[in-house]
Amino acid sequence: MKVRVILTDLDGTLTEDRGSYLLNLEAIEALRKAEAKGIKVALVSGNSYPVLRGLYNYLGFSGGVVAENGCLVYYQGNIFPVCTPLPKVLVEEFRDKFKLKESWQNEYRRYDFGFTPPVITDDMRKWAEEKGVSIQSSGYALHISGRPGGKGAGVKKLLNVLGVKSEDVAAIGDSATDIEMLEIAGVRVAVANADENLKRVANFTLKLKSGDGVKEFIDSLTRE
Ligand SMILES: O=C(O)COP(=O)(O)O
Ligand SMILES: [Mg+2]
Repeated sequence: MKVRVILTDLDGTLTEDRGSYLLNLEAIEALRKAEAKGIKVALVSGNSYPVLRGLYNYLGFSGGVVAENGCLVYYQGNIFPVCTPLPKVLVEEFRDKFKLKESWQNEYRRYDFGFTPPVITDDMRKWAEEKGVSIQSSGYALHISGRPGGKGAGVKKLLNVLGVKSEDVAAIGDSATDIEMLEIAGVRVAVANADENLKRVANFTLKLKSGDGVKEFIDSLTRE
């Protein structure tokens, strides 16, 4: 099996540590090396499209972007919506009902919206069920979106657009919102400090945390 595409999460995976917003520059260097060897790198994250598209351009990756926690896919100039748009009134109702803080990125989103603190309560799940809304937490942020929601839906769309088989794809992440992405990929990688429930679906758990783990993985891949 030859890895042709690497799907990487951002927060907690390409950063110095979970909870950090500092990019691990050795991880970026390693991903650049993978791209130079013809392996396409895609960003798959709960962050908004403008944030991810900017990063994607400046990092020089070519595998595409899955933004808004799976609800928006970008590849070679084309944007593919994956989820039902959420009406602003519903976003505001959720925010006010559960007294949450909106992510600053919400004004740049259409399908999936971020809030803190990143804790899902039973009442929130009940509300989401009643409203037909998807709800997930990455540990960085709480996400509500139109259906289907989740990185799995976006990753399936991206792989279809790329025309690659899932067995030729590696996915690497740190949190529960990455489970769906790993379940699709042939090579399923968790960084050392990942959520336990992500490690359970991974077929490799790295020795090193977050971005250091990404470098460890890429080195193993490009050494072969
Ligand atoms: O936006 C978030 O919840 C965290 O983003 P991530 O998917 O890059 O970890
Ligand atoms: Mg993450």
